[in-house]
Amino acid sequence: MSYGTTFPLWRAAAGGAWQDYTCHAFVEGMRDGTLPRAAFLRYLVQDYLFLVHFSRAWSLAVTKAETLEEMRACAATVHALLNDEMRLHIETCAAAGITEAELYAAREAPQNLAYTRYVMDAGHSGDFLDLMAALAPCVLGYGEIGTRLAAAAGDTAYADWIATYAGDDYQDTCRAVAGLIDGAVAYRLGPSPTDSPRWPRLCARFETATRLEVDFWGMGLSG
Ligand SMILES: Cc1ncc(CO)c(N)n1
Repeated sequence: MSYGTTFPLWRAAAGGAWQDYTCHAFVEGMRDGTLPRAAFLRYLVQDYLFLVHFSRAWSLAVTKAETLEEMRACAATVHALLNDEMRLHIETCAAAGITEAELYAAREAPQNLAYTRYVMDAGHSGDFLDLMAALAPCVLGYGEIGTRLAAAAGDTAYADWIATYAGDDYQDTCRAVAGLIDGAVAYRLGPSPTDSPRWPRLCARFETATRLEVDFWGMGLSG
């Protein structure tokens, strides 16, 4: 799974943190079906709240964009998060007796607060690229995990989750976001972005967001 040209460079720069994120025990538990249901539901309730704030961060990207094409791509991502991806959370929780009002009113876990507000702050304190570097691990990491699990899943109760992230809608979003990031990098940093003085800081933002993803899975496992 490559998703453009910038993402593979950021992923490589994140080193072992990327593996810790995408092959986390929580992920492996969804793959082979051994993840306890209580851990999954705890994660899913928090992830609903995550998506609320993640949608706000992508909305901030609309305001930070510098071209109409960027605005359209970010607005489309907001739409996909609020109207496609969240359906998984609402329907799965409804089947477990948790209403959407209860989801919205749930208390945010510290790991959730840390991650979503870190991403928002990347956008508030930086420019469009700072925000993209903080958003990329979430979108593209789940794209990678979904694709791998769809090919390697055992007998698991988490097939709906896997199908959501391996499915065409989500994978289309991943490809669009990868293209958005590649275009944004070229537009702002020119033809050799890795030589830009900004490059190491963008890589660091990506790695920090990746580590916050690891903590998010950990929150699901241990409460
Ligand atoms: C924590 C987290 N990261 C990434 C995604 C993908 O959007 C998600 N739903 N939740």
